[in-house]
Amino acid sequence: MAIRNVPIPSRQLYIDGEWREPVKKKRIPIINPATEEIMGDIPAATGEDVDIAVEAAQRALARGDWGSTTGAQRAKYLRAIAAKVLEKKSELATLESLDSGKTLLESAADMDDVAACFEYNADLAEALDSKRKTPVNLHLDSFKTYVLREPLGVAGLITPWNYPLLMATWKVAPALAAGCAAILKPSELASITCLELGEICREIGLPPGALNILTGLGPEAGAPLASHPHVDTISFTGSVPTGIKIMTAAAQFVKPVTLELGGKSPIIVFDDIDNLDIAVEWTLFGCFANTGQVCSATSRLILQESIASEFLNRLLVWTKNIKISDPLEEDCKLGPVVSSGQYEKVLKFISNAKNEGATILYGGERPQHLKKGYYVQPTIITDVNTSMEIWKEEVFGPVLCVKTFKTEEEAIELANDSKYGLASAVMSKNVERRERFTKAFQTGIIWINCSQPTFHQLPWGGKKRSGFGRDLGEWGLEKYLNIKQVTEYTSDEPWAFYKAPSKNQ
Ligand SMILES: NC(=O)C1=CN([C@@H]2O[C@H](COP(=O)(O)OP(=O)(O)OC[C@H]3O[C@@H](n4cnc5c(N)ncnc54)[C@H](O)[C@@H]3O)[C@@H](O)[C@H]2O)C=CC1
Ligand code: BAL
Ligand code: NA
Repeated sequence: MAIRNVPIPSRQLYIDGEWREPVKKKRIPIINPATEEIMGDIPAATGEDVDIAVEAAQRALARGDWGSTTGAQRAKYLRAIAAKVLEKKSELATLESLDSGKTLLESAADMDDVAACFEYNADLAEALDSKRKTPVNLHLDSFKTYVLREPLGVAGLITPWNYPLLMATWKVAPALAAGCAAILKPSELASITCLELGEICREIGLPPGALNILTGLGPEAGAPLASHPHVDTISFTGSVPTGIKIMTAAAQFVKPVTLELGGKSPIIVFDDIDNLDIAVEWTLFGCFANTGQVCSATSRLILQESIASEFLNRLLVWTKNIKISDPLEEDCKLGPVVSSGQYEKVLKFISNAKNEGATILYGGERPQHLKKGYYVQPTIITDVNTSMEIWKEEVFGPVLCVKTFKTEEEAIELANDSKYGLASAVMSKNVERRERFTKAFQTGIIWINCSQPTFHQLPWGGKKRSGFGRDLGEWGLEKYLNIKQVTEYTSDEPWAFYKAPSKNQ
């Protein structure tokens, strides 16, 4: 059993390498979704604090101790952060679970991923040194050219609550590796571990202003960051409506944005699979891991008709076996959703599905044994048609909807029948068929014979309404770089485009 009484640290905003009270001195309560109790509070930044943080970031870029560092020097800071995260893993994982409702198992895995992602970006920072200046051979005698890769400037990073520290790391680590100065605005629903990242940066001696952490509400702290004239890029993960607001605000300054938004991803299961239980488990993991609060959750099961009844029977047996409990309990596999707002939203999706004529095959309610906390049973919905809300909209909760198909053509049409385009999964033994689906899926991520495994070496992001731009891999670093071409005229001869004036003119 985990230590429940890890004290909740009381923090201020992390600006310019130190803790600073927000200008307006406001705070937001921290709610534990498993108990509905207030556990503490976080500082609430406003536009005034954003201004102060942006100035601190600009100073860091102008100062030698951050602005003139090599990638190798920055890599040392990133590795030191990774080591501290591992040293504090158990405390950080417990805090993450208390704040967000994630199972302790998943929070602990997140902390390993956080450390590995900082390490991986340290490698990228080191590799950047040899790519900082790349000569380009034009095969011309009169010109010498090269390309510089430089930090883009001040990066605004706005992140969600479903993987609080991990989603922040997907942006913080490459921004720092690139040499940007960053301002992180985590979600007000789960900010504790992101503030602890501030404490880690203080402990390892990250130069002041290189990373600033402003907790607070979206409209009060996130919006002024997105619309700040001296924030040079915004990287955002969250909902489509907020993504649209951020893109609109950034457009006023022609500020580049990357948006990783929602999804309604499909998982197709063919009748040629060897082992039904393996496919069933991936289906469960694809939709119920992290209590379904995953942007890439494969929440539309598209099942070949010939195995539908047997598959659904096995799915029910496995689903009934999922342990739903306080996320700190051993073997808990499904915790509460993050907030009362999210709880109401998920239950409303289920009741709307019922009202539209779908069948709640399993779940759909609060588990009987849990009287408090924002718990929802893992839910399977059948008799779904493509005009229903449950087929079209992202639930962000443990809710799977099911449709069947007869032919490949039908399966791909159903899979791509979405305004979103983040991820797709296909389960089949047939290699040619898997290739056909890989090509046909209109998404940025394809899983074959699995769903959700995520590696920090690979690009992460979508198309259509799921956004654009990529986190992770070398692609996740590129967006924090300014690509500067340098063209030098090396000839002693005049350019001779204009007629030269005569000597006596
Ligand atoms: N794609 C994903 O990973 C996520 C999707 N969602 C979806 O969004 C729904 C709503 O959840 P929310 O927490 O409200 O998501 P959200 O998209 O509003 O929040 C994400 C981040 O944006 C910030 N934000 C909110 N309004 C802002 C604004 N006007 N300007 C700048 N930043 C702003 C928030 O404070 C938070 O840090 C969920 O039910 C879920 O469907 C939520 C979290 C993650
Ligand atoms: N696997 C985590 C990606 C996300 O939900 O944003
Ligand atoms: Na919370």
